[in-house]
Amino acid sequence: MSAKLRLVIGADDAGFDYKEALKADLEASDLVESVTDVGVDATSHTPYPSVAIAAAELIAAGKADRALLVCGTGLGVAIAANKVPGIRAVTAHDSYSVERSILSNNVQVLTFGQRVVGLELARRLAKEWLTYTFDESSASAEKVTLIKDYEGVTSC
Ligand SMILES: O=C(CO)[C@H](O)COP(=O)(O)O
Repeated sequence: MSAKLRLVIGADDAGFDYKEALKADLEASDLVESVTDVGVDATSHTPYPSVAIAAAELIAAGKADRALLVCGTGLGVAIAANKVPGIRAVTAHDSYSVERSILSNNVQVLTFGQRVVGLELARRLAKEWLTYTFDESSASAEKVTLIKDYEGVTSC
């Protein structure tokens, strides 16, 4: 079995409610070692790019394995996280895409849109996401390497 995951969770105001619900689920999972919350909290109003970049930087620094980020659509946090060198982030609201985001793309960051996907589906997708592990010997690995090579970052 793979090592337990060190997770980061974050959201802007528009994703706060889902973040809280997903955080509770993740903290209760046997597959999770830790969950670091980079905000927002109930009183802060940090814009989505700042939250996403803080989360992605923890992964790029090797302090966490994956992040789950929520904003209104999931799109802004994905765009911002992708600006951190070495980070691959996608928005996915269906089971197959969540699976392939790990098995094909080896993303470290999954994002949801609180205004787009129902809470129970988001909770189910997050639970499924934890179960997947990228296979470095798979045919997908050399494709991900092409992305890394273009970026010139090998550590993530
Ligand atoms: O969904 C968002 C960004 O993709 C964010 O929660 C809201 O952004 P806004 O429409 O610019 O307020």
